[in-house]
Parts: sequence; structure tokens; C-alpha cells
Amino acid sequence: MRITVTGAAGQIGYALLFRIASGAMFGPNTPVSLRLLELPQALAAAEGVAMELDDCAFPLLRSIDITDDAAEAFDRSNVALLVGSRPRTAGMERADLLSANGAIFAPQGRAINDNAADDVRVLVVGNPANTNALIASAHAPDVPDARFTAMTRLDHNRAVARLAKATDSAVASISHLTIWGNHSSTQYPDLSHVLVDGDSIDVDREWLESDYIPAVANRGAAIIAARGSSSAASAANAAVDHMHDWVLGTAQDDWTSAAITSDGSYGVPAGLISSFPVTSTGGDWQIVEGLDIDEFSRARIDASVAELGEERAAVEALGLL
Ligand SMILES: NC(=O)c1ccc[n+]([C@@H]2O[C@H](COP(=O)([O-])OP(=O)(O)OC[C@H]3O[C@@H](n4cnc5c(N)ncnc54)[C@H](O)[C@@H]3O)[C@@H](O)[C@H]2O)c1
Ligand SMILES: O=C(O)C[C@H](O)C(=O)O
Repeated sequence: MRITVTGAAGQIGYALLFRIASGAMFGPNTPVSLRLLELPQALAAAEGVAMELDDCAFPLLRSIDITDDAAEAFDRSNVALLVGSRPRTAGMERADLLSANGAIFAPQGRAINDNAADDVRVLVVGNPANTNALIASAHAPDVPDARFTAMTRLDHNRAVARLAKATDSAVASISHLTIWGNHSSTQYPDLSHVLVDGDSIDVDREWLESDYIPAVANRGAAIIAARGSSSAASAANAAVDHMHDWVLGTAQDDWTSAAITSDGSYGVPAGLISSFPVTSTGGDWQIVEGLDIDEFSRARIDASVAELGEERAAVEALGLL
């Protein structure tokens, strides 16, 4: 498996590469070759990470290549993990952020289109993840839209862990939870279909609205406040989970959450990259269809999807789509 990681010398890269090389992403029988894409000024740091990877003597790790050239980095890639992006800095407007990221994700989309393997699967982690994925996909016309995804698995995992604590149950006993919409504070963690140990639960509306939903949706900001920098190990872990489930399949009798290109399901405009309840079989994500969406959920899904629509309009106006 040829795996390209962008932003490889960053915080998430440092947590992610060792998990991939250990076999956590694709299992103990799949050798991996890593391609690290970095900015020229971070190549030396990437070399240091590669030295540490060597020093782990991972049996599955076949090779490590480091480059600042996207065509080289994505050459025959089966998996592209787009982590490097331009973070928001003080005083930066959303349009500035989208424009700065357009300058990264448009060329990377083209490089994937022109160089990656026919089966390439792309996960965008770098924020704003959904819209960065949309930009990359728009610049890769020969790669099916279904191969471009954005990460909401960290939100999903956070939501599962918080519910497990609130219900005093094991993480493994929670199933059928969904993150809808954007990987932002408008996301909607939906407990309507959740089962705990196979049984549905009564959810207190006041707790849901004033505690649970805002805590999950703002967890990223809480980590930044506590750690002084954004989630790294948990983000890397979520990327491992996302790719593992995409390629090897989701657990039976459950679903997970991933941001994938909408086919119009659940009223999400076709073409937006939005988080849905999904399963994966045969290496393809499928949206779980036919769920009842009550009025409470409808309003929250619509609000997050409206934000995605605004981001799409903003990047369209910038000529990035
Ligand atoms: N989707 C999620 O759930 C989630 C969770 C946590 C963090 N994030 C996002 O992930 C991104 C990375 O986070 P981090 O903590 O690793 O940041 P970081 O600043 O530690 O590392 C980013 C790295 O990307 C590199 N980079 C920047 N532009 C690049 C380009 N064009 N090509 C290649 N490399 C490039 C930088 O040199 C840097 O080494 C951020 O946008 C962060 O907001 C997303
Ligand atoms: O919230 C952030 O800005 C960082 C990241 O997207 C996260 O969810 O931890």
C-alpha cells in the first residue's frame, strides 16, 4: 500500500505515521510504503521523523520517501492523507482562509488526478476539511467524487466517548450514533438512533441541547484551550479508524460517520461533502438510508449543511471550483 501523508512533519503527522507503519491502519498483513509531502522549510524535520520511523524497525514498513514535490509525493499512491493546511491566524477572515487553502488543495487535487493509482482513496484532515476536500475533488476530474472524503471520525469518536461516560457504559456498547454536516461547531451529533447495549435510550432534551451537543461540537476548541495546540493523537487515531473502515469494512450491525460527497440523501444538496451515517463494504462508503429524521434533527442538519453551502459559494466566488 503506497500511502502519501501531507504535512508529515506536523503534530498530526508525528502521531499518524507511526500508527500506519505499525499496521494499525491496514492490518498486520499489508506492507506499507510512506511518502511524506512537506513544505521546503519542514523537509529537515520530516527527515528526522523518518529517522525515528527507521529506528522502530517496523516489519511492515518497506520505504519512506520525503519530498516537497506533489507530483512525486502522489506518484502511484493508493491512499492520500491530506493533513497539511493553512491554519486560521488572528484577524484572518473566512474568505482569506479558504483562499489560502485553495492554493494548497487545488494543486494537490491536480497532482492526485495526474499521478495517483487508479484506486486512490483520499482523506482530508486539514481544516476546513469538508471544503478543502471539495476543492481537491474539483481539481481531480478523472478520480470519482466518491474517493474524496473529509474527516468527521474524530467528532464521531468524541461523541461516542462522551455518551459512554454520561450513560456509565462501555464505549463498545454504544452504536448507531451519527455526526451530520460540517467538521465545525455547527456539526450535529445525533443520538436519535443510538443503542446502548442494543437498547434505545431516553435522551433528556435539556441535557442534549445545553450540554452534550455543544460539548461535542466544541471539543476541538476545548483541547486547544487545554493543550495550547489542537488535537493531534486523537486526530491521527481517527484517520486510522476512517481509512481502516473504508478499506477493510465497518463493524457489522453498526455504522460510523464520514464526510462524503452527497447524492442528495436526507436533503443534503448533491455534490456537497457532508458528514453522514455510513457503512463500508467492498471498499466503498454507502450512506445509511431510510432513517427517521425528526424536527429537532432536521433543523440542526439543515443549519450545518447551510454552512457547507456558504463555504462552497465562497470558494466558487474565488474561482476555486
Ligand atoms: N478533521 C479533524 O478532525 C481535525 C482534527 C485536528 C486537526 N485538524 C487539522 O489538521 C491540520 C493539521 O494539524 P497539525 O496539528 O498537524 O498542524 P501542524 O501545524 O502541526 O502541521 C501542519 C504541517 O503541514 C505542513 N504544510 C502546510 N502546508 C503544506 C503543503 N502545502 N504541503 C505539505 N505540507 C504542508 C506544515 O509545514 C506543517 O508541518 C490543521 O488544519 C488542523 O486544524 C483537523
Ligand atoms: O477544532 C479545531 O480547530 C481543530 C480540529 O478541527 C479539532 O476538531 O480538534
